[in-house]
Amino acid sequence: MAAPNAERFRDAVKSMTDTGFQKEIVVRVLKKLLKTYDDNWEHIEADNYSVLVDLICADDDSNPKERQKKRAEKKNLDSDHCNKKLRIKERGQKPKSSINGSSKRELAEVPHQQKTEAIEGKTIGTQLKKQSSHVMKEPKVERTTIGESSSALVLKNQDNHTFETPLAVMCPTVLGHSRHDGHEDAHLISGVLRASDEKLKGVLVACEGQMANACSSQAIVRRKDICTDFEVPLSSSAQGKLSFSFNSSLANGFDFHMPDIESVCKAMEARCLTTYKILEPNFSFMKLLNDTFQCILDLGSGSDEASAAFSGGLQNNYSNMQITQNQLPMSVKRQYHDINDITKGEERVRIPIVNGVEDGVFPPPFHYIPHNITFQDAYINLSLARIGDENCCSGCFGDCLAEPLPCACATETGGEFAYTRDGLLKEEFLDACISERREPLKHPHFYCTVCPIERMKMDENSAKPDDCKGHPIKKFIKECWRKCGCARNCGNRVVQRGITRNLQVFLTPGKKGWGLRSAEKLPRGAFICEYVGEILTNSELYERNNQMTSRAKHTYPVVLDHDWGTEGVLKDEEALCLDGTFYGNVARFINHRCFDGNIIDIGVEIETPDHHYYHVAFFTTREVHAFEELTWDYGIDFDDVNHPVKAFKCHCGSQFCRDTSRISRSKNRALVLR
Ligand SMILES: C[S@@+](CC[C@H](N)C(=O)[O-])C[C@H]1O[C@@H](n2cnc3c(N)ncnc32)[C@H](O)[C@@H]1O
Repeated sequence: MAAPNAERFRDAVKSMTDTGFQKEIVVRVLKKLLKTYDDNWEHIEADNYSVLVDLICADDDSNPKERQKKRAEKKNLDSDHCNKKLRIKERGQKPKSSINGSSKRELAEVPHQQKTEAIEGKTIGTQLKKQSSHVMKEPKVERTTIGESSSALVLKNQDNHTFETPLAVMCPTVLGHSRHDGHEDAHLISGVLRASDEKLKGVLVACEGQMANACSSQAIVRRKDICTDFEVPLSSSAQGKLSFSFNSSLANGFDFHMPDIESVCKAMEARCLTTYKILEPNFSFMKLLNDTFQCILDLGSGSDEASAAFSGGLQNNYSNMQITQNQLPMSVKRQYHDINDITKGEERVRIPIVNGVEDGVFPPPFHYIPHNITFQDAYINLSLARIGDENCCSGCFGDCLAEPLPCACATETGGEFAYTRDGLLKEEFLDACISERREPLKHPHFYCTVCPIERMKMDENSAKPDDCKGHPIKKFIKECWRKCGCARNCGNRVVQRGITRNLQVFLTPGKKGWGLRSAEKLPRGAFICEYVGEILTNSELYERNNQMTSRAKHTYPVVLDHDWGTEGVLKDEEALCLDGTFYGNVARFINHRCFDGNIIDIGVEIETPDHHYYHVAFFTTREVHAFEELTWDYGIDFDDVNHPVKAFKCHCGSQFCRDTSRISRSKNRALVLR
């Protein structure tokens, strides 16, 4: 039998006031509730008075505007009230009387957000009671100057008026030191956020650490009144820690206890899942902290890591290529990649990162993509209608290479397929391709009317671009594709099947940064991988290079120029290239070797019968030992003073190295080579 109403009223009020709610508010809200529910105590007592708690949380006299505002704030803030609600839930108080779950749900108008917070908050319970209000709004980052000439980042909340407590995110060694080391890039990262709770006046967040090769120095600011209560060691690779400090001098004697980090992580992961809808199954709050920390370091130090973290690339050789220079691989310390498989499952084989990672050194971050993807404006006509009978073998079946006579798909390669039945390039075909690269003068060239490469090299003082330097006419491989009748495993489909070799990304012992190698012995003519990246137009490439700061890396995308000779005057919006800087595959790790690299690039026609767009594939030029580095000739002319860009000091080690007398060049332009 249920208790009398007066007793139930007393119990409800006691329960709420025990939690910290003010008695008069509780009484007022409870009376309203009883009226609304027609004295139905079961609904009120259900779920530890959750309806009552919610209404108290939402209550702000009877001003609907104010209430609305408060509700909006609650979306972003854990208010003190709501934390009290958590405490009630955590105490596990049982309602005085049971109630049917469904009717309870129908009647209890608990705002969704509050329900969410209740669930998330369980782990934190009373410990986090007032502290969590700072983390909810996305801060706006602005540069400013704080104190002794420290360049600073200020994390500004867009809605400052809703907070009261100063929250400072500051660098390192900040605490307890009195000066910075005088470097201009010393940084203090400070933010002012305000908590909803009047009493809580001193939660500070500080981040501490350093990157091994980062050029940043660290801000050192005297904050005598801060005591560090709580440190979160970040991963060893980040070599840093976040310190959450409570400033007792500002806290008005309020009793604040730092929760343990596991609880915070669990609660934040739950919050990210429910509130922010971060659905990544392996989401880790600790990783988020690490990433945040890394960004702060990168941005705060003004180091190249931040601006060029998404840099990488190569250089081209002979005529049609260039690539992305990458000077930061050694210094990036954050673990962005899966060291067991840099492709993150995108390829048929796993490609591990070896050497270096054990010392906390990782390749620069980039998005791994197994196939080229258009950045924005590049137009590629992939229509089936364009593939005529002469460009496909619709009558074939099974393996075209097993047929007694070559089909239409062999026409491009002079009536002979480029591949052997073993999936290697035929000797004669490979020899001819190597000769095109190494002895270009022996081969015919075509000359653009107006060369997109020369246009790109123009500076503001040039009236018109230089004459085209000529593009050697190159052999193509043509593979069977969708309109062909053969099978997926047809021998004339090698590149499109993707990487099959046992490759590794490894830190080279010399000064070249990361490189690519094979963990197995490779025969001559073996397909290694495609050069995969974003498909850019010449205009986009130009734009991209201009946006790079002078300290950032240059990009050296592979120019798809094999067909420029047949296209009349090619506009910048039409000329295409591949850029693996931000989105790319393992080819972005292949280093340059003058002249005698053990792999070469060959254009491959797959989906498009014209050669305006095509694939760039790498094949071995000779037998390659297991664990020998894979290198190709980017085609850099290190002595060409007209090149607007200084490439890099070549450490290829080849006896044919062309980088013997270099002239310093330092303009921020794409290096386009032939
Ligand atoms: C496409 S990336 C190759 C991967 C790069 N090593 C990395 O760590 O990401 C091209 C950059 O590697 C470096 N590199 C490649 N070949 C080199 C060589 N022969 N000598 C010195 N540096 C080289 C240069 O910094 C160049 O800009």
